[in-house]
Amino acid sequence: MIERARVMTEDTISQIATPHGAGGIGIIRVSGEDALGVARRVFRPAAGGTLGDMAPYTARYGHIVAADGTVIDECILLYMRAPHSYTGEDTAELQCHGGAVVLREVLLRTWEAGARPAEAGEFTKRAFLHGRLDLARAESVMELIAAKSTRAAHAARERLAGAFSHAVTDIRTQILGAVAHIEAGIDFPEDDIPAASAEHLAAEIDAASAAVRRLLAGADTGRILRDGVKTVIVGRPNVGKSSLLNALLGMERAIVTDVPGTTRDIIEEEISVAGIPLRLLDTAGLRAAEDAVEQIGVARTEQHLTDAELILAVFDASEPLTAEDHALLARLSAAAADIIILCSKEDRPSVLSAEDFAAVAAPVLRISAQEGTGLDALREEIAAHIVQREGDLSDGALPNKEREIEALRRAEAHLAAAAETLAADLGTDFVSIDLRAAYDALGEILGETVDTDLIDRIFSEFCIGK
Ligand SMILES: Nc1nc2c(c(=O)[nH]1)N(C=O)[C@@H](CNc1ccc(C(=O)N[C@@H](CCC(=O)O)C(=O)O)cc1)CN2
Repeated sequence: MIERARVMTEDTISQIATPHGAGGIGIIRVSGEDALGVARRVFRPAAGGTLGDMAPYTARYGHIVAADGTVIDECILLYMRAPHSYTGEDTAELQCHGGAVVLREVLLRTWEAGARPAEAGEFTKRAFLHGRLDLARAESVMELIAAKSTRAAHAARERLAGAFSHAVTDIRTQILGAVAHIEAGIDFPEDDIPAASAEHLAAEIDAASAAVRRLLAGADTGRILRDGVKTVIVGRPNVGKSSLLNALLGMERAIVTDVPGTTRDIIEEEISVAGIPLRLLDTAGLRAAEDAVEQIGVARTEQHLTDAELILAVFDASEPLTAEDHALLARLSAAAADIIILCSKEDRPSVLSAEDFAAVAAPVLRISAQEGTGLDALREEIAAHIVQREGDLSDGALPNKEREIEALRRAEAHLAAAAETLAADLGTDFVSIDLRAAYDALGEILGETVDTDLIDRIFSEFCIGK
């Protein structure tokens, strides 16, 4: 177990904090007891003199100089004094020109001057260890950085501000109240609490339990905001699936990730529709495949259809439905996901109508990826489906990680056990044990009761310089 806020930071770390590549300005962050010392060694104020006892949250203009005194770059130095900084430690920021080579040179200079390279996530890890951020809030820093849509960013921002952590803390406080209630009653004869107190206690446990369940109910939404709605584009070959993907990407491209594979494999992209992140998968055409590679592609498509949250089924409106189209419609009528049927190639004379799709309960939209028609209506329809399924997606008080969901489930189980033990009159000591277990499970979410290895693992997934 770690003891937060009691961690001594004997070493001073530094790293480039801005994105790598060319930028207007690049920042090197130096954090730790000797941050100002490192700054003194590498930075020469233009106004002359020394940095002396630089006042916190002030800046100086000057130059980064090599050990032999030659100038490496022009720089603005910003100084923050512990505990009033992001990490909670003394911090010096060297704001230099944002070139990859320049920043590397300045970074090496800080290492030469006594700092050591910061590991991935180490600044935020220090913020956590100094008690400035709990674990859920610290993780939301990376979620904010990685957010691919406005709503995802909003949710991450709320988590960073503590919306989720406060909800968890409130439940812990409630549970602690119930424990205090029992412990006050422990002096009662025969370890028994009066009926009125037992009733009150049962109500407290119930309330905590209901609050945990409310958080769990938001897990799906939390995950969607983090990972995106899994949306699968299906249809037989050449109906315009890829054109649709490209048209949607062209309009609202966020971050593009091509999952490598054969041409018959699945292409995955991330887009934002009405601020909601979508994981969009363009699948191999569904048909009776002849060769082995294509069969694998079709099998994967089947798998993705099974766990899709939204299916965009594409049909070529310029041709009558084929046997493959009918097979797909039959498959869709059994799908659990929301479905939107798209009649593509609307720029050509259309031979399909809504009656052709009567077997599937889904809206039918007409689009032309070529001409860009119908795409706005499609985005509105997608947004409407998601809002209907998930409600308001802007709440940051949602669990969004397996680790959090699992801890909430355990807390719920311990609270249920506490309620049962109480109802069965098995002795208040046992109720108290269950309540403490629920309290600790919730504490794991905040990083209060987790081991060092887990903490290290979580922060090592952060980016360098964060
Ligand atoms: N230059 C710079 N910009 C940045 C960061 C940074 O580290 N450096 N941040 C890094 O992610 C974010 C801001 N996060 C921060 C959080 C707390 C403090 C801080 O010094 N807090 C003190 C002082 C508060 C005050 O003066 O009112 C405190 O809370 O005690 C600084 C940055 C975004 N912008």
